[in-house]
Amino acid sequence: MAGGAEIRELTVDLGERSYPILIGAGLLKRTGSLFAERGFPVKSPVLLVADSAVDGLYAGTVEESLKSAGYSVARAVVPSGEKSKSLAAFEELVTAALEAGLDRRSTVIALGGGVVGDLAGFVAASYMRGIRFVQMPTTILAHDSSVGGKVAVNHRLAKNIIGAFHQPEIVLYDLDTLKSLPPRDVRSGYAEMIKHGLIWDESFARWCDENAERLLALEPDALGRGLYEGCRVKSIVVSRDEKENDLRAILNLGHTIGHALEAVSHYGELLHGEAISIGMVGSARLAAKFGYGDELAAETERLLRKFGLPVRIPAGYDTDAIMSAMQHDKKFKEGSMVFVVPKRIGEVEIRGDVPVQWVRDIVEQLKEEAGKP
Ligand SMILES: O=C(O)C(=O)C[C@@H](O)[C@H](O)[C@H](O)COP(=O)(O)O
Repeated sequence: MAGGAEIRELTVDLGERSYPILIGAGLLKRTGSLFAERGFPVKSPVLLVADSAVDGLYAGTVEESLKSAGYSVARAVVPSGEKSKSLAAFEELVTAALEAGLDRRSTVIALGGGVVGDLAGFVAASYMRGIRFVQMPTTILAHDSSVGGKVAVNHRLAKNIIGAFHQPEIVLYDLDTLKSLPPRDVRSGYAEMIKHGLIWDESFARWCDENAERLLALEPDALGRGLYEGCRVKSIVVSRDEKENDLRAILNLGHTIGHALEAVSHYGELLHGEAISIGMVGSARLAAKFGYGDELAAETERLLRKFGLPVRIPAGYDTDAIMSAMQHDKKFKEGSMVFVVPKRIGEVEIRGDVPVQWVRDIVEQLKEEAGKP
């Protein structure tokens, strides 16, 4: 189970906005002293936003630690699930911030998975035109979303369409919080970890493959190393292209189809990592059409299956609706679909010349093959 004394540390290198990522057990208890060390003003209230799944488990520890360091803390709870990434939830949190008297030197903390991180981060980015923000991820999936400063809420028609870039001051990844993750969320989280290997680091992808059982069992050393390596890839990419002018788009492997599946299912049925897993299979099949061979698609699929991730589009998804959702995505530019296409394990390219018919054919295939062995 998660635990162990080692604290792994990385830096997201963004000049004067650089920040550390700390990964290890027991970090929540250190929140107050870490805030004080970094000079977070004691007189400005902190808003601690927690996912309802973890509020009762961990928010008390964070609050206590902050209070013993002299901070005043207001708490807000957000229902678990992607549906909370909404303008309505955003407004409720702004109300909570106003009622708690947050000022321009205050901090918003996101305690939970990607949903809380994106939502609370967007509140921090907008409240009084931007205040401090701290990420405390409690899921494996959030090793991706907690790093890099993309914060957003969803629109009915498209995911993450109302948002900003707002970097956290620090990412505190307490491995003890992963003990409470349901198995389906554990599996879903590994989709983003595998993605980091597939886009950037072949040896990390192979390591994930070889250590699948240890990772799925949340064996502490494997988990700590996997999260560290995933965050490392993310940090390198974000440090080189913070605002997604070019390179950062590679982090979107699997997200063109994945976001469309999430939008079509009204952000309810598929977990984010599950949708991205299916999307990565779709991208690997596109790679075959671009001449990179069928092997890559088979290899990608085998690896995702090994982690118990879905690789087909479930029954009931309408192809026209999926295709239409893709056209509302940020990756649809100047009338063309933009896809991250793998060239080999560990290397991808960004292609703006993907024929719509190829994508439609792959979506159809992934639907037809559902239920087949
Ligand atoms: O950080 C990024 O950049 C990513 O693309 C990481 C993605 O895994 C993540 O889901 C991101 O929020 C999607 O970004 P979007 O710009 O396509 O909404």
